[in-house]
Amino acid sequence: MTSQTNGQFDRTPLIAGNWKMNMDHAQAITLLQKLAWTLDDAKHDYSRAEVAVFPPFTDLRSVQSLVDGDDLRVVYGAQDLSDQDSGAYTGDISGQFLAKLGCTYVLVGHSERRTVHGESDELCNAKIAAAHRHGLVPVLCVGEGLEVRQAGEHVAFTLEQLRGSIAGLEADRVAELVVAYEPVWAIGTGEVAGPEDAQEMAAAIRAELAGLYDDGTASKTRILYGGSAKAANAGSILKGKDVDGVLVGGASLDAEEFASIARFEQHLVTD
Ligand SMILES: O=C(CO)COP(=O)(O)O
Repeated sequence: MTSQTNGQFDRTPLIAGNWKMNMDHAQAITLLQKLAWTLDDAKHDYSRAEVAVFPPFTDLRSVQSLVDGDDLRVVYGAQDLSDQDSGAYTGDISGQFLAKLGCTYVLVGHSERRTVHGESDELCNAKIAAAHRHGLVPVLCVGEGLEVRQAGEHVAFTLEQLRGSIAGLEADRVAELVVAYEPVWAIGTGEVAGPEDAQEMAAAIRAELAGLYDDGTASKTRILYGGSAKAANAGSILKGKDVDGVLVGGASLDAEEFASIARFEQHLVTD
């Protein structure tokens, strides 16, 4: 993704919907059709905000057929991938299969993978490498739990996850990487980190990347916020100059609400 100037944005904003374990393949078609129609009706300019959905694995073939058949501009990705490419890994999904299904992106290290499935930074690092082997752009999720936040350790904790997950990555990979800051205490709880919290962490992530690489590389990486994002708060969240989009869970299951988030410029809060 090349960086471009979109009004106040230095990078093309990414509005991403993580459907989690919701929507079977038939429901996925209905939701995606409605999303595309709603965006079309609103004359959404995809060059001003890229729109991506992350359905369950079993929906991806149907999503691919719809996107290809109807020439949709919405892009899509998977919610996880294996760090291996093929072999005796029952239940796992290779990045190769995802690439063949037309995925652009893949989530890596979502907090539900880290907490429910015990995924480590080391494994995320290997999954990022696997994504790259198959031409997928990883969306690396990082973020702290409530206790860490209350102890005031959230920046240090999140940056450690970041460093561990991207260790050894080349600069051009970092430039195209998407990092999603998702404070665990704000996921699915209705608690939203304030716009200042989102900007604070996005700036810290960018500064960390600038230290590890250089400003030119760090200024290209897109950094998203996730955690109870919805149309009513997207405008203020996206006001942060280092915040380049949102990773939306629950609200992405409602086509009109998600389309409204994608059209966040209508709700941009200006001083
Ligand atoms: O985990 C999330 C997106 O990946 C956020 O989920 P909610 O928007 O439902 O809080």
